[in-house]
Amino acid sequence: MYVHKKDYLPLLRTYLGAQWRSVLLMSLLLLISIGLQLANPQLLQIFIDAVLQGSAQSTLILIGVLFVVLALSTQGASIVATYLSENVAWTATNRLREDLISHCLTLDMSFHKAHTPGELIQRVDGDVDALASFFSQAIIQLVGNLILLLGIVLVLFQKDWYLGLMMLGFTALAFVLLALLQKYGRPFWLAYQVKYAEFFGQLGEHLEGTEEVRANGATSFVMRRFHQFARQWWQIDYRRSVAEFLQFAGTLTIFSLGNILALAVGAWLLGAHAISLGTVYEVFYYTNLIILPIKQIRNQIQDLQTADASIERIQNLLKTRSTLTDAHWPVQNTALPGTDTSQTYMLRERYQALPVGALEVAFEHITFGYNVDEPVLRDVNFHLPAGKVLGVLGRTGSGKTTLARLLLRFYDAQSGEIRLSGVPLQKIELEQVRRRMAMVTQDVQLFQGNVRDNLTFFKRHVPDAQINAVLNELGLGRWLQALPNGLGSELGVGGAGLSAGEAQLLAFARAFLENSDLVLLDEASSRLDPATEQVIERAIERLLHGRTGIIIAHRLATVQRADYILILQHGQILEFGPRAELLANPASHFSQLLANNLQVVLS
Ligand SMILES: Nc1ncnc2c1ncn2[C@@H]1O[C@H](COP(=O)(O)OP(=O)(O)OP(=O)(O)O)[C@@H](O)[C@H]1O
Repeated sequence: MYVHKKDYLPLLRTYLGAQWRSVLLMSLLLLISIGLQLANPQLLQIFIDAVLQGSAQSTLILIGVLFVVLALSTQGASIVATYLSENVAWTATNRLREDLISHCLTLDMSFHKAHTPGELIQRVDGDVDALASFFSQAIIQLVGNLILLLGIVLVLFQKDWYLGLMMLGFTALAFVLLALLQKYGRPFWLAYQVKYAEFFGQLGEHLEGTEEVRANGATSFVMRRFHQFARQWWQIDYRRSVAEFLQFAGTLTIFSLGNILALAVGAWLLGAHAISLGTVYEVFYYTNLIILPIKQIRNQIQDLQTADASIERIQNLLKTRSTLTDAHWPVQNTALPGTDTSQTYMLRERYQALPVGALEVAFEHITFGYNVDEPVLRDVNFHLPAGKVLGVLGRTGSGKTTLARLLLRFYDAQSGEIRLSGVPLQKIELEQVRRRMAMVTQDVQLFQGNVRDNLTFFKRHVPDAQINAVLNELGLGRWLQALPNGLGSELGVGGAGLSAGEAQLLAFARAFLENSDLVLLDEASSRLDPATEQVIERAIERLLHGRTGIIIAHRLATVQRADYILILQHGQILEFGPRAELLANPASHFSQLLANNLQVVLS
């Protein structure tokens, strides 16, 4: 499906508009280089005819020098134009990449669950890459090549209309034959590309699972799979190579045909004294010169088709909006196609501010399902005063993590309302919601970067002394001292070189440094040994001081310090109340849970 030109224009205007000077200069250089390319063969013709007419040596030298100057100028113009076009393309595509990444970050979790990282990488990188030549060359060079083509045909018509006709006929024939060759080769290329993508998919999967593959003795199975795959790939690649060779040979034949035609018509016209020998050479030269624009025009039309598909996919991504009602993150680039700033400002005015200090949390009859007709939480209703700690218990799959996700507004509930200190969650700017809360989970994401950046999320203003104090408090002081560069030591990809427990301690350190008003701990100490857990327990005590806390746990010991207890069962509240009260009541589920060591109530 082709994208209408009205879809091209906003992209060109947004991303090339700021670089109009470079684009103008590029177009100018292109026109100059076309003019020079057209002039060069004329000089050769003059030179040959001058030699045949026995002109003075000084005249010949002058023509020769002029030819060299023109040839060098053509090269110079094309070097500068290439430099400019690469610059324009990189600047434009990098801006587009940035816009796409920041747009993806505003989309909610349901979008990210539905689209694999690989797919988004393809959008943000692959599709944008396909647009690079669209921005830098496709349109300008397509026009340039058409002008050059037209120029050559016109020059020849002006020499002799037989020559013009010959060139016109040859150009048309070359286009048709090249299109046929391209059509022939396309299926082989597509099959190759599909296999290529499959190969990298498989390779990625196996490399990620190396540890498991080795531990389970599955190496020979994996190698056999690769071997089978390589055999299929080889066959496909072989057919592609043959097709490619045939295309290459076909193209050469077409252009040899052009040369034969040019020489034959030239010889005939020379014999009839209609043109000079110099002109025969000029025609021969033009026939070779025309080959490049014909080839390039075909490639550029193909580039435009690829760009078409990429533009459509990019537009669709940009049109995807967060499904969270009301609040959107501030739109960074107001010129992006599909963004409506007036709406954003209107929404921002409607935001309500949160009071400072610990936050109060209220769930009012919340019902939510990842799929609308399969509720995961049903009529969840509770109130946690500011500065208090809630312990959430429940069996696997009862909806504990979902509760936290709703609070962080990764999803909106289907019915009911969540309030933070009395303000409905949907009326609070999303950035505020996330800034006022810190969450520590079982799955810690560490980034390639140094310890400092990983702990502060690249915030430079956090003093080293504060980070050191937090690490010491978490019992990571010795670990830090053992690092070669202290806080500046690099962590490998995904926190390589750290044990799972150490990584979890670093996640705690992040929460400490964020200085949030509501702390969510989701099975956060599950990977720690008992001794480390004790260190963490004391640290959590301090972390929660003066803040509201929600601790999601499987083990009862983890919720010892909670002021309130909430027990979830199949997405519904089985019990909620102050911990002391529930403890004092032997009939409460919590007391029975303690008495039976977690066996009875949650089953
Ligand atoms: N992204 C998702 N898409 C669809 N269903 C989901 C998603 N995440 C969780 N669920 C489902 O929602 C239910 C509740 O999951 P949740 O993670 O909230 O449970 P949990 O009590 O935290 O479990 P655990 O103790 O194992 O962490 C489960 O049945 C789960 O399969």
